[in-house]
Amino acid sequence: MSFTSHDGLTLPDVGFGTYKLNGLAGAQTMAEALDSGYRLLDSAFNYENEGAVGEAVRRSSVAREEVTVTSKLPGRHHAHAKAVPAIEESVLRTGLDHLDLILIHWPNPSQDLYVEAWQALVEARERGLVRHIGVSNFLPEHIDRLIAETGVTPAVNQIEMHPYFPQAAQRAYDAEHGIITEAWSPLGRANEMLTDPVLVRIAEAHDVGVGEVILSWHVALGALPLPKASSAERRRKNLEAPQVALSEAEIAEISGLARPDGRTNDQDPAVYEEF
Ligand SMILES: NC(=O)C1=CN([C@@H]2O[C@H](COP(=O)(O)OP(=O)(O)OC[C@H]3O[C@@H](n4cnc5c(N)ncnc54)[C@H](OP(=O)(O)O)[C@@H]3O)[C@@H](O)[C@H]2O)C=CC1
Ligand SMILES: O=C(O)C(=O)[C@@H](O)[C@H](O)C(=O)CO
Repeated sequence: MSFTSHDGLTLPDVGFGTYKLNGLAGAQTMAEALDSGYRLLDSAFNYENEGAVGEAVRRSSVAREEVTVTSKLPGRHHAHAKAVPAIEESVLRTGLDHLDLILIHWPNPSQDLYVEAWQALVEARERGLVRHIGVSNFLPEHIDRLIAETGVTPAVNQIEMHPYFPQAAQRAYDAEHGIITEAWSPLGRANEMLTDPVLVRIAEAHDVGVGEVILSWHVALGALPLPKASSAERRRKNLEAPQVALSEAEIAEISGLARPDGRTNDQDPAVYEEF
C-alpha cells in the first residue's frame, strides 16, 4: 500500500519519525530502520539531526533513490531571504545532493510570513534542491492562501493525528486537494492512549499490540503515520501494522475515541507557533 499526491509523489504506508534520534546513535537507529524496511525518514531543521539522516542513508543497504528524506523549514527562517539559505543548509547538513520532501514546519500565523516561505520552497524545487514540497500543521485557511497567492498546492500536510485527535475535517480537506496527510505523534508519544480499554480489547481480538491497532487505523483512514521507535522490535511491529485487518466497525469505534481536547501537547496551529 502507498499514498500518491496530486503531483505524483508516492510515499509508503508507514514512515519513520526521527525526533530525538541524534548523533551517531541516531544515525545507526535510522540506518537499521531503513535496513528493516522503512523507506521514509521524517526529520526537521530543528531536530538537529539532518546530518544523522544523511549518514543513515549512506550506512544502510538501501539505494538512495528508494528513500524519501524529509526535512522541515523552521519558523525563524520563514522570510524569503532567510528561507533560501536555510533550505540550502538543510541539504548541506544531510550531505546528500537533494531532499525528497521539505515542509514548512508550522504556519506561525501571527508572524504571517508563510507565503514567503512557500515561495522559497517552490524555488528550491525548481533549482532541484528538493523534489517535492509540502506543509505541516497547516489549517485549510493557510493552504487556501498558499494556493490563491502562488498557484502551487502542497503535496503533503503533516499534522497531529491519533485516536484521541482523528482530524476528520482536515483529512477531508487534504484528500479533496490531492494532499497526502501524514500523522505526527501517531502513538500520542506513548501516553495513556496506549492503555485505552477500547484499543486494548481490539488489540487482544487481533492478537497484536495496541500500537499496531492504532497505526493500522491511520492507514485505513488514508493517513500515513510516522511512528518513532528506538526498539527494533517496535519498529518491526509498526512497519507491519497495516496488515492488521480492522473491520469497519472497529475503525469507527476507534475514531469514536476522539476527545474535544485530544491534542497531546495542546499545540493548536491557529495560535501555537514554533521558531
Ligand atoms: N510536524 C510536527 O510538528 C511534528 C512532527 N513529529 C514527527 O512525528 C514523529 C513521531 O512522533 P513522536 O512525537 O516521536 O511520537 P510517537 O507517537 O511516534 O511515539 C513515540 C513513542 O512511542 C513509543 N513506541 C513506538 N512504537 C510503539 C509501539 N508499537 N508500542 C508502544 N510504544 C511504542 C516509542 O518508544 P521507543 O522510542 O522507546 O521505542 C516512543 O516513546 C516524530 O519523531 C517526528 O518525526 C512529531 C511531533 C510534531
Ligand atoms: O517534533 C516536532 O516536529 C515539533 O514540532 C516539536 O517541536 C514538538 O512540537 C515538540 O516537541 C514541542 O515541545
